[in-house]
Amino acid sequence: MTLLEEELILHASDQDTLITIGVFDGVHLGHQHLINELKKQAKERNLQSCLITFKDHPSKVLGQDDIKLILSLEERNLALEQMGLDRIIMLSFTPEIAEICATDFVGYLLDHLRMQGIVVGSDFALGRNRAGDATALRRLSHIMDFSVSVVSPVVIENQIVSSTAIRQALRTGNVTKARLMLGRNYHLRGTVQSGANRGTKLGFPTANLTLPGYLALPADGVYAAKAFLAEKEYKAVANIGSCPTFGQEEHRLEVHLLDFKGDIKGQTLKVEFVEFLRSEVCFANAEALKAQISVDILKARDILR
Ligand SMILES: Cc1cc2nc3c(=O)[nH]c(=O)nc-3n(C[C@H](O)[C@H](O)[C@H](O)COP(=O)(O)O)c2cc1C
Ligand SMILES: Nc1ncnc2c1ncn2[C@@H]1O[C@H](COP(=O)(O)OP(=O)(O)O)[C@@H](O)[C@H]1O
Repeated sequence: MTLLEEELILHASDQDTLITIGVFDGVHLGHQHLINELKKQAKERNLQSCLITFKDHPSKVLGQDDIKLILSLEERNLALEQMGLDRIIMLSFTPEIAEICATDFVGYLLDHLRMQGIVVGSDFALGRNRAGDATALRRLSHIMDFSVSVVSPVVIENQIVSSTAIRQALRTGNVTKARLMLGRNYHLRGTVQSGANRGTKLGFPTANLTLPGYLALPADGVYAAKAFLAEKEYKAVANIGSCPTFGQEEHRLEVHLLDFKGDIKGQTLKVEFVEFLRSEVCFANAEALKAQISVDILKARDILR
């Protein structure tokens, strides 16, 4: 028995299901549209809406691309859980799964998950060599008796919303475009760490977060941001970079919360990026940096009003 079958048996369904499959990195507006369509059709047909996703990115597992993720696995799960599906099934993606042909893959879904139909995006494909595209699935659906619904892509400013387009926008610091495609601000979450103890002396204490190398981060630079401590929201300025003014240090995220005082080391901080303000600069001295941060804060206050 294949690992895929073993995992599907663990998630075996006792109700008829309508299924969508994908990585859903970002859970962006295109994904949200597809999921809403799945939920709508499932309701109309009295089926369980069921989303199948993979723990690991197929491109990474297959060594095709050093792909950076928009959301960590935990954040993707959180975003998917908020979509109100009946079921979310998280599968392993292994080279072995990549070798299963589309017909067998569909067969397992019919047998173990009682799939009555599949809802996919127009560029979707499953099975070995991505042979199970929308056309192939339609052909199979007549033989194996399930429905296929192909949802058209969401287009924003003449561009199809996609994880690739969001990663590209983030690479250039365009968090505004990332927001348009995600339907929410791009964010990072982490535990506040100690830094070099300079911030307070500068007049701008910063909460430091380490940056996981596997994420599709916004370009280095300064951003108007919103910071969330527990559920409380603060206006903030954030710098992604390595503080060249003080010699190149570790690449990290530094956040100064406006109108806040307190020790937050060890606490979880969520940082939403609202607008790019400027690139990181190697200043001649700390005074020059301090003056610039004051200007950054004025601009951020204006943006975050
Ligand atoms: C809004 C903002 C903008 C910043 N811009 C720069 C910059 O352009 N160049 C730089 O070297 N460091 C920049 N920094 C980082 C500071 O150098 C850093 O916060 C300070 O040295 C405190 O470091 P510490 O938290 O390790 O004590 C910026 C920090 C903030 C909060
Ligand atoms: N407005 C604020 N924004 C961010 N951190 C703050 C703020 N006020 C106080 N802090 C605290 O100050 C700490 C940062 O102090 P700082 O002097 O920059 O040193 P370091 O970054 O080396 O720890 C943060 O971890 C947090 O506990």
